[in-house]
Amino acid sequence: MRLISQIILISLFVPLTFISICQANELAKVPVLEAGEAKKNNLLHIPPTNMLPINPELLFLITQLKQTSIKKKKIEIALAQLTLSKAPLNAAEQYLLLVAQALLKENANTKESDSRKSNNSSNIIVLLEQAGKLSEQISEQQLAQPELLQLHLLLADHYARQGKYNLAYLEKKSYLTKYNIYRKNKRVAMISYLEQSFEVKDKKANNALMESQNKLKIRRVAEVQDEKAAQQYNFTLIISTGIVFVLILFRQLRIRNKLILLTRTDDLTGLANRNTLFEHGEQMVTSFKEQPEELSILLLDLDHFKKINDNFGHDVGDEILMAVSDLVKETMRSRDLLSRFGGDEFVALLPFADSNKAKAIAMRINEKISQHDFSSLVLQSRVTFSIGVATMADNQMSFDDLLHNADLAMYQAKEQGRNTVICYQKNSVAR
Ligand SMILES: Nc1nc2c(ncn2[C@@H]2O[C@H](COP(=O)(O)OP(=O)(O)OP(=O)(O)O)[C@@H](O)[C@H]2O)c(=O)[nH]1
Repeated sequence: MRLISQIILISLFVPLTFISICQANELAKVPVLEAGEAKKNNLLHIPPTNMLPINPELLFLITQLKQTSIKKKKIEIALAQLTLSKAPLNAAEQYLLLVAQALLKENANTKESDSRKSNNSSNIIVLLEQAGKLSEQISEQQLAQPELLQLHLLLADHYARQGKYNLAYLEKKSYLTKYNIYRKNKRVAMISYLEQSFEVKDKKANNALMESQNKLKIRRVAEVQDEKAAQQYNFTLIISTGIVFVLILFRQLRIRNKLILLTRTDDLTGLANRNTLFEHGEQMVTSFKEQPEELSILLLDLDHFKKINDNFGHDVGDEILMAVSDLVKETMRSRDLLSRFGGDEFVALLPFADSNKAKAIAMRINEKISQHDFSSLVLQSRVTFSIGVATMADNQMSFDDLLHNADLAMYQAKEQGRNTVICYQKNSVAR
């Protein structure tokens, strides 16, 4: 019966051993993987809160013990130093220290004789069982770590060597259970790490995107501002060009109007000049021919003006010319046109005025001039006009004819002693 149960245990133990060898090989790779990962990102190495801290030197010794060629003496001294160190060791460290001592003995086992090997194996089991008792103080998660997990493999191996297959089976089983926990934890940690690294990458990509969008926005704002500034500059340029253009236009118009005025007026008196007189006179004569209305003209010539010039100077003569032109203009009606014909001669166009009306206007002019006090200019000297009046008689007359008639009448006024008004009449000139 006992033999059968032993066969069953062996048959269970062998596949378990195979599995655990495969997994042990995998576990051997784990620290390498972790170290590589750790360089990239320390996310996996953040110790969970339920894990006890382990002296790195102790961990280093454990890895050294796994290698085939070890410096046993050196490791023994290091382990003794750790045992005697002032800093109290926690349960996990004590656990690993016992495992390390067991591994040290295991390592020495290869060179020993069979009887000593058996004795050594018992010592290893004692050390490992002592370590196993500390398991209660260590979290399940930490116990599933490869460094601590190897206790079960080692123990199972030594139980098997001593023929304690049921115990070896149980150790292998608990190794597998914990190893699965370790794998599961590692998978979860890896998933979490991948998720976090993906999130970090995602966030970095988002940040880069936002940064480039911000840069783009800043560039666009700068472009819009530049555009606005350019628009304002163009607007100001257009406005100032417009203002300058309008000012130049106004200036040109003023110059043009002045030139027109100069060509149409007399410089000294500001009255219409000879050209304007002829222009208007011919127009009035044409209108008369189309629709006969009364039209008369006056030709006014200052009497003895040469004397005034000679006696008082040309400047005084000019003053007299300006004064008399103002006085005559005041006597004119709004529709009449007074012009300076030349020298001391003036011509007044009197539309809607027959010879009587024209004569009355001429008399009024003479009266006004004679009443005016020129003493401030020409001491006691009299200023008078000889005025010839001519009226449109028929459609055959031209403006020149009318002017000529007025001239004849004016000469007659001169002949009759000056300061008088003579109306032109065909064949004879009437006073
Ligand atoms: N001060 C001044 N004198 C002028 C101007 N134009 C012409 N005269 C002068 O006016 C005078 C005109 O003289 P006349 O009309 O020939 O003769 P008058 O002395 O007026 O004598 P009567 O016409 O015969 O009464 C001349 O001496 C001209 O030199 C002018 O613009 N200013």
